[in-house]
Amino acid sequence: MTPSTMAPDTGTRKPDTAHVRDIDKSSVREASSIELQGLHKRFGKTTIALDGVDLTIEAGEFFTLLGPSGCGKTTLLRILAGLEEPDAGRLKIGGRDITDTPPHKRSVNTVFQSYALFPHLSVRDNLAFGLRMRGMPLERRNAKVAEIAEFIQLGDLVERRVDQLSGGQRQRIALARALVCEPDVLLLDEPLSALDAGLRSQLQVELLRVQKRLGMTFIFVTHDQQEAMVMSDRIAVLDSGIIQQVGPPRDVYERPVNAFVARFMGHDNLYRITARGEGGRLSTELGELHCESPGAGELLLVRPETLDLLPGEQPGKNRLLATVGERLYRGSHAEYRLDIGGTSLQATVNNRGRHLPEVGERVTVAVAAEDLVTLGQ
Ligand SMILES: Nc1ncnc2c1ncn2[C@@H]1O[C@H](COP(=O)(O)OP(=O)(O)OP(=O)(O)O)[C@@H](O)[C@H]1O
Repeated sequence: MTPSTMAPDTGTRKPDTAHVRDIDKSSVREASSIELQGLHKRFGKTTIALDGVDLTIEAGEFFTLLGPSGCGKTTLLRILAGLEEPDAGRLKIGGRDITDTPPHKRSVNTVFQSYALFPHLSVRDNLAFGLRMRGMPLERRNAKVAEIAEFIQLGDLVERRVDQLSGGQRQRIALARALVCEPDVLLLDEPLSALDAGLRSQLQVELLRVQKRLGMTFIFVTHDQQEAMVMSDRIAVLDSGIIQQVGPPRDVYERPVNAFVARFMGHDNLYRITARGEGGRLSTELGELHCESPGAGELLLVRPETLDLLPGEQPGKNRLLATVGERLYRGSHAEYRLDIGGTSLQATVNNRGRHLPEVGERVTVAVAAEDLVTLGQ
């Protein structure tokens, strides 16, 4: 990161979502790709934290490791940082094998959920700490600190002690402290999970802005699928130390490869396929439906937002007769639980000011063949 890459933002203090994805080409640095090959890690005799992870992360990507508690996300980050040794496998950053490189010689820095700042020191001293350890002269150190504090929009707080800052401000300082040493790769371990919802979404936007400006490779860990979808260029979904799926957010959400990924992305409308016929005809627990491109999987995913609810009984192809069991009115949309011959189906209907069916009402559910997805167990 050269000084010009950290030019202060001249915009408003509040992050502007419209510009998040804009990359100022002049500020993009030479980013580093990451290659993980056959990573295994076991703790004790029985706990398998990583079970053969192969992954390539492109230079300059915002890449997210997503999965439930205990699936191996932090272990993977710690191996990248050099804080944990893999039992088997290799890792490369920028094409260079760093499997045996000690942590302090890796161009990698980490931002933790817990901030890991010195509470009794000023923001300036916290930001300067890493630079001082590297023997950077005072004058250069001060210039760099001023520059990064400005970049992260906390220039007016440099003299404050960290214990006099809010949670959001502390997390921004933690991010600035990780960036000031100009790592090739930044690892972020649930950095926003201690913040309240409003601050969290503000910092999500801010983090993205910083990452796109610097063009740095970010590896972000979260168990929150909404956060992963907002932030990431690509997501890897992990379960029990195994990568289940890697892809852009839309692929992972709209085309999950198996029931684990589907459920983790928030899908409950999964139905067993009991028989298959010509032209994508599927017999399912819900009834007979046609799928445009049915794969070999045993389950059918019906996304709630792809469903239309028509009044009364209007039978036809890819239509199911249902009774409204529950309705949750959420202003912009309503969430429905429908009953189809004893099987439950969830539907989300945008509120366009039209009639929203009531509990007990008979409706027809219509779904397009191209919106239906088959997947494995
Ligand atoms: N130092 C350790 N000693 C023993 N077991 C460990 C150690 N570190 C992690 N584990 C175990 O390895 C598995 C993976 O843990 P890891 O912390 O990587 O998961 P995670 O996905 O980051 O979870 P969380 O979201 O809860 O932080 C878990 O079963 C955990 O208990």
